[in-house]
Amino acid sequence: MPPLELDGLTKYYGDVRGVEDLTFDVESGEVFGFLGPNGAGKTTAIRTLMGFQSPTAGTASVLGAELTDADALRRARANVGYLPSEPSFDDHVTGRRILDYHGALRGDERSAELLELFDPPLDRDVGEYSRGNRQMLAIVIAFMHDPDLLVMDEPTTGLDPLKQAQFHRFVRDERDRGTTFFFSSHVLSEVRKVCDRVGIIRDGRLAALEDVESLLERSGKTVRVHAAETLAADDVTLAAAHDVAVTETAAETADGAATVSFTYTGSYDALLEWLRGYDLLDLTIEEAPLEAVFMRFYDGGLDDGASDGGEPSDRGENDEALSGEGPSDERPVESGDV
Ligand SMILES: Nc1ncnc2c1ncn2[C@@H]1O[C@H](COP(=O)(O)OP(=O)(O)OP(=O)(O)O)[C@@H](O)[C@H]1O
Repeated sequence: MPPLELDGLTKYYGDVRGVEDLTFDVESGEVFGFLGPNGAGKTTAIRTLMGFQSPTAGTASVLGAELTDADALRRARANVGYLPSEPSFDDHVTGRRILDYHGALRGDERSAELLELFDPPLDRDVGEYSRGNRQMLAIVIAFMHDPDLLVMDEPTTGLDPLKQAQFHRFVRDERDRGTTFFFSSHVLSEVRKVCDRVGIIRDGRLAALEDVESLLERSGKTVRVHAAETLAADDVTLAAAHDVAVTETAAETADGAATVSFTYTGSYDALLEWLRGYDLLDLTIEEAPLEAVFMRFYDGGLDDGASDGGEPSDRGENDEALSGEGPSDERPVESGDV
């Protein structure tokens, strides 16, 4: 049985859609990245899966426990590591006491090893911690009982680049030990480095579910064409050309020729045939950044039918606090809280 199974999972906050009809599995031993623009529903899905709020419709199971079965879910959660998006602790106690507390609650099999990689100043009050130190403490807490499943909401928030790299290495090593990961992220380089599969969520609905490898294939090539003829965006008649733009107008270049750029996901033959119609002065074809394909998903350009095609949400920065406070069916205690 897959460690995470979502079956039509839906959560509304009154009239506000959090997530709608999410159906997918996270397989054992995979690193699954859950991606989407601000306000898409990532935190809502994670908090619902953790049992902090009840679904409005649909269901899910976590390590075999149905969300509706509170006792089974509590037992299953003993084997889940959870990293909230904004780890909150009692500011007046030391990191060490917080670790001791969690160790007593769920066991401590690995904190010594983890603290060699992620090393918050344990003898200081957490209230004095930097954002990165809070995050490191939360990471140690999430992993210290050696769970089989990790559910993490933007786990590298606040970490410096070295610690981020260390975290990515750690996740890969853990995956090789058979641990399953489900985590939300905005960081595309992170996805490329550690994820096996991604789910992309937009306006609360699943817009895509893909192997990272095939996603990278689909991200295509960036093509830049600098031709003697005056090239306009409309001249790029290739069906598999996306995001066509004149990146240099004729007036901007020394040779008086424009440059047109686009992302290309079609065959080389079709591209070469189109290019043959032009007197090329320069041509570059390179790997498209992963960002390009994500932007197309996010904007709805690669809609595969799963999405309603709405606009990306304009949710603001303060909303994280909103999801932390939650509506009346919220259960107040998260594993990051003491
Ligand atoms: N506690 C809440 N009460 C009311 N509406 C909420 C609550 N939490 C989230 N929402 C709304 O649900 C939708 C999804 O929000 P959610 O926090 O799940 O998105 P997200 O993908 O995690 O965003 P971000 O990337 O900005 O963290 C948004 O419209 C948001 O305003």
